[in-house]
Amino acid sequence: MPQPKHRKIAVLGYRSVGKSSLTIQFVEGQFVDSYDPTIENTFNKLVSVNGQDFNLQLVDTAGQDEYSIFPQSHSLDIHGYVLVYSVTSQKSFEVVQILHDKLLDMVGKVQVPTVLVGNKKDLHMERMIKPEEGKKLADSWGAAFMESSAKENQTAVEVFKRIIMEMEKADGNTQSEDKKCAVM
Ligand SMILES: Nc1nc2c(ncn2[C@@H]2O[C@H](COP(=O)(O)OP(=O)(O)OP(=O)(O)O)[C@@H](O)[C@H]2O)c(=O)[nH]1
Repeated sequence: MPQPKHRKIAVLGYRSVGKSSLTIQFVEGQFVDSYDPTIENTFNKLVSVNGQDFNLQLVDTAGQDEYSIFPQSHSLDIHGYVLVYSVTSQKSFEVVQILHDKLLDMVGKVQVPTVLVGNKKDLHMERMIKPEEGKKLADSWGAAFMESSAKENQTAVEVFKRIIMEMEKADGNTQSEDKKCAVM
């Protein structure tokens, strides 16, 4: 059995887009309805993907806006990024693009393992951003894209499964399409 791989993932995005809710849904399997702005929280979870164990350290960051100074700690020893906007908020979609630019500047690379997530997809009546817009943005970054709802455990799990796959890809460990990824 291979040794677990330690991977540190930062969850970034505008305020109130559901960064904590997605992280808690993944780690604890529950949806938190109340809104408690995050300063910064770290969660640990051991997951197994295709027979490889991953010791994940998830950094749930404080919501940022276009004026926030991008903390240097968000670029140090981070292996992958989950960039979250809310499909109900145009502002959060604009901010996620600014955050991505700041992130690349800070890490000094043209590409880092990233999943762009359009959260709150369950709020159909309030939707402002179409899935195609998110997909187009993620494609322009060379990142993965998906929509999620922190109310559904399955989509929260999928978010973190996708970032593991992006990190593995960056490490040269590509997965053939026919071999489906399973998170235990
Ligand atoms: N309907 C719905 N509500 C959500 C979803 N995700 C989060 N929420 C709600 O949105 C609010 C903000 O969620 P948080 O997870 O605290 O957002 P955050 O991005 O961590 O916020 P900051 O810590 O301020 O950056 C809470 O009331 C959540 O219950 C979702 O997928 N669907």
